[in-house]
Amino acid sequence: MTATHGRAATPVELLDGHGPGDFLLATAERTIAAAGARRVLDGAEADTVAAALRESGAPLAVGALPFTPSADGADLAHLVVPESVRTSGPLHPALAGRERRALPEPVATTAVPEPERHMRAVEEAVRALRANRLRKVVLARALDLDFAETVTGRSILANLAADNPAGYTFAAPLPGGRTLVGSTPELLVSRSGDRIRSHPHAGSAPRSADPATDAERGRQLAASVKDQAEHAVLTEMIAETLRPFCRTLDVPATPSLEANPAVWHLTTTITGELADPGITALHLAEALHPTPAICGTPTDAARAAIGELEPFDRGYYAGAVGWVDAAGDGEWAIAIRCAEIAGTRMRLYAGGGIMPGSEAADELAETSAKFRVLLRAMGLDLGL
Ligand SMILES: C=C(O[C@@H]1C=C(C(=O)O)C=C[C@H]1O)C(=O)O
Repeated sequence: MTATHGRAATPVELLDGHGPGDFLLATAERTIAAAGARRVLDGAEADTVAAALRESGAPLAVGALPFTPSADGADLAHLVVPESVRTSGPLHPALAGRERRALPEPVATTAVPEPERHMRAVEEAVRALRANRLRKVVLARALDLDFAETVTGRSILANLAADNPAGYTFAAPLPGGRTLVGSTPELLVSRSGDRIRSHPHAGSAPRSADPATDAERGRQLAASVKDQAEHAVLTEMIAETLRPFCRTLDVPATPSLEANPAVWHLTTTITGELADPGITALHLAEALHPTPAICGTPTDAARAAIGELEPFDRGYYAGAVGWVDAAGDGEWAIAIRCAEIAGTRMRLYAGGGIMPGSEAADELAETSAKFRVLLRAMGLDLGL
């Protein structure tokens, strides 16, 4: 990042200063807090954002990209050149030893769709995959929590950052006064000078409180042919998309096993050297999104299947959250393990990649584990 405004602040001060409508991204490396809007660039693409930063002399733009820009214009790329930006060190270590924040209990909880119906959708997707209409599709479900009072992001952010040391913990304002809040392990892409990085995830298994069961699940995931194939679809697409932008690109041949607090994952770290300094982090994010991690392959067929099989619009879930600065550096994380807050309602989302060998009950359990990232931060154990 080229510049910051304002006096130095501690990460906890940035968190405590977070209010409705503000942006916050806390990573293992730094905390970025942005407030106000010098310019709102709704629907803008990377070129427009780069031009706006050049013209305004502002250090950076922040925001959220939707899963699919909606035809009615409600869910467009929501990018803002903020009035103030403050950065600090990582938030997670600064929260060590602090009490967890208390959150209100929901007055109602509704699964959208019912778990049974999600399993039927998985089975239908498996039939389409076996008929070779698709190679992979990611199906999600939602959980609506209704509260007696307005929900605010700050306490949820604090607990998410405390729970997920390696996560990208975020609150991103959305059009209409909504907020997307979550902690994702998945980096779509980052750029720092001519260095680029992507850290895709595909292939998951729920963690277990029992250490032996937990270790066994990790071992099984690492050895699973289905999950290796699911992961390969993803890394192939990312490598193919990034290669034309790069002088060099390093794609490890086999994925690594990553232990996140709620879920085991297969992950790969792809790194490269950018050939053209005019390509910003946001250009790269636009080129990559939507990856097979959250959509499927082929992209259009997977997107169409998602539209048919999921009974809700994803909005900004499975989109991306991040920043781009005037030099073109930035980082965009995939907006998963997240919830949209709108007044007294929170909608949590969780999805999983479906392959020809997928079992509906396992896929349901995987989404339940993914919901736990948010539920734990809310202090809720819904026995999912
Ligand atoms: C779609 C989600 O997660 C994605 C799907 C994964 C999988 O199917 O194994 C793994 C990580 C994410 O890329 C989600 O958490 O909602």
